[in-house]
Amino acid sequence: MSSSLSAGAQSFVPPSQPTTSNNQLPTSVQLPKLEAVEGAKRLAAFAAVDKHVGLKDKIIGIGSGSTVPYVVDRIVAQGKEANKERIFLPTGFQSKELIIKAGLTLGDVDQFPQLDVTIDGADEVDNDLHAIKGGGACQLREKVLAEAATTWVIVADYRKNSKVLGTTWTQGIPIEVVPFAYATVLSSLARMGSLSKLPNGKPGLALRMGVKKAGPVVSDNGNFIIDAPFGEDWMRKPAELLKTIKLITGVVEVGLFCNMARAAFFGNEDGTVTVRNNDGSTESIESVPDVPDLSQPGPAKKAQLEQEMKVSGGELRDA
Ligand SMILES: O=C(CO)[C@H](O)[C@H](O)COP(=O)(O)O
Repeated sequence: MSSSLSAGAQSFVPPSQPTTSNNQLPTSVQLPKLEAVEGAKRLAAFAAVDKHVGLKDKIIGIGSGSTVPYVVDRIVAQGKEANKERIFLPTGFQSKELIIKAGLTLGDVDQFPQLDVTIDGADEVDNDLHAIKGGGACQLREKVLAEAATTWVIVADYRKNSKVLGTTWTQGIPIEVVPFAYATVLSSLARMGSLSKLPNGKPGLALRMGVKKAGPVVSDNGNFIIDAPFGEDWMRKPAELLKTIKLITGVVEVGLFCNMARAAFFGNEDGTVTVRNNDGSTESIESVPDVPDLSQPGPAKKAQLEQEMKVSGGELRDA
């Protein structure tokens, strides 16, 4: 879920950043100016890597979304020596590309079922570090790599920092389902009380449809995605909601990540980072060191922006 970056396009000349043999940067390209929300994502990602990706961490999970390219950029900035013996596991097609283009070593969870740390984005995080994920339809692999990691860390911008889930992410809980069973799962979710209409009048419970593709979104695992909004009574007990949905036959995975995060890092508009830990403590990082000018995305983020612009013909997808 990236923010709209279509405004403020400017000529961008890459700084003297390291490139890899398979990530050649052109000398000058048109890229949009990074907005405040992008700056916040980057601060969260950088601070999380600084704190949770140490030299001893060798098997590292890379999540999905528009925040994780900044994670990859910060990891690459740790240097060739730090990354020499590391293996990086992706949560989907997008992060696989990120890893390869950054010149990092790609592995998969069947070879490395125990990870040291996984860093991933989120659509919303509540007071107890329960999260909604799956805005990019990657929640199955994301949960496997979260569960298999000694440490799972969330990186997000300030908009995702909520008291109760469903406050800002109103479109519903992303649920991956076997295609054959989508209609029966929809019926079961409706019986559970999933809202057919959102409070703002927009459609609620629905099969997620493709954009520039006729028919439903198909996940990296060949499954469909249902978005199921629930009222506050359910959203205040996400662990119970997760268990109840997971028991519906045909459901593969639910985009509710409960009691999994070690910490969540939220970048703020004022340049600080709020860290919420699973022991209930909160920290504020006033200034993240070595952050280049906002108009200078690192190689991984830049590659993703270029890819998105190519796909959308210049308009980046909205959050
Ligand atoms: O769960 C996800 C994809 O399935 C993403 O991590 C989530 O949508 C957050 O993405 P972004 O960093 O673009 O806001």
